Amino acid sequence: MIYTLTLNTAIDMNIRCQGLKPNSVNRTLHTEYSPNGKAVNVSIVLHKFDKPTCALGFFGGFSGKYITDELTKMQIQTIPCLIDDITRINVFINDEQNEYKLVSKGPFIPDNKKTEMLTIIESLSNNSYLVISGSLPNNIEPDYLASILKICIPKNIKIILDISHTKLKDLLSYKPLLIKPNNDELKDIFGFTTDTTEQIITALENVHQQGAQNILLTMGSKGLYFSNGKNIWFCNAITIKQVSSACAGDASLAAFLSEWLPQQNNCQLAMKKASATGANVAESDGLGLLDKVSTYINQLEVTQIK
Ligand SMILES: O=P(O)(O)OC[C@H]1O[C@](O)(CO)[C@@H](O)[C@@H]1O
Repeated sequence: MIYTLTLNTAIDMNIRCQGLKPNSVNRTLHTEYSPNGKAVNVSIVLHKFDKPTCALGFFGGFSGKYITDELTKMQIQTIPCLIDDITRINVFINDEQNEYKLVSKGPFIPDNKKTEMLTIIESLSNNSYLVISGSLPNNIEPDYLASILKICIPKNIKIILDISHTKLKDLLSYKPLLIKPNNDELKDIFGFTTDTTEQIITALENVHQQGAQNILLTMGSKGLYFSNGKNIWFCNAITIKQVSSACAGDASLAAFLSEWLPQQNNCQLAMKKASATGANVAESDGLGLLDKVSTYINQLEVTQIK
């Protein structure tokens, strides 16, 4: 079972309009709502690829209910921790030239609910996987992530991390099975630039030394890298007309896990599926239909660079 944990769930509201002018009424062309939050997306995509998954998270108010209702409609198992404050709504505006991403801080999580979530994590099956993705909502301090990992280690729940908080660096001492930074996070959190292959190899080797067992480095239209601590592979990207980059990284991670787990082999197919899925998601609002993944997989190439 692959559990996913979204501490800061969200509804995504994707708006398309023709130009966005200040101080005037901008009539929109198209609006789409989707149940969201980074690890919620991972569960949705895992489910689309027929992998057993269960979504954990804090959910509150009408927006939290919308997300749990939508997950139930998709027949995705959820373990919600219900809060009083309202789950955030993030707004993504495409004005046909640029994409504007308005991402909110998130609701207040009271202390008793933080404890309730830790109890939920204690109840998860041993020898499973937990994907933790996304930002921290109001009143959740970065050390909370370490409390979660401390519960998982004795239960042999293997951890996959996709977080952009600088705390990621400290969490590497818990030896997560996989981390999925993008090139910006590699720079902001670890201080590495990724302009050349040599720089990328150096960065990945260093992050392994700090404790990450495996690294999936996503670089959007520049492709992605996977490193298992011994070898490094590169997979190119499909050229697409981008509508929204939101959710592409989450979907890539889920696609990768759907092939790579549980044996942790066949990383080349997993990388192609990750790259194909990310591209297909980026050419639609939200996650889209994922209907071009197989076609794209056949157009991609993986090369070993170390
Ligand atoms: O948890 P974060 O980092 O605030 O990001 C949340 C946002 O990330 C996305 O899942 C895209 O990865 C959005 O669709 C979502 O609203």
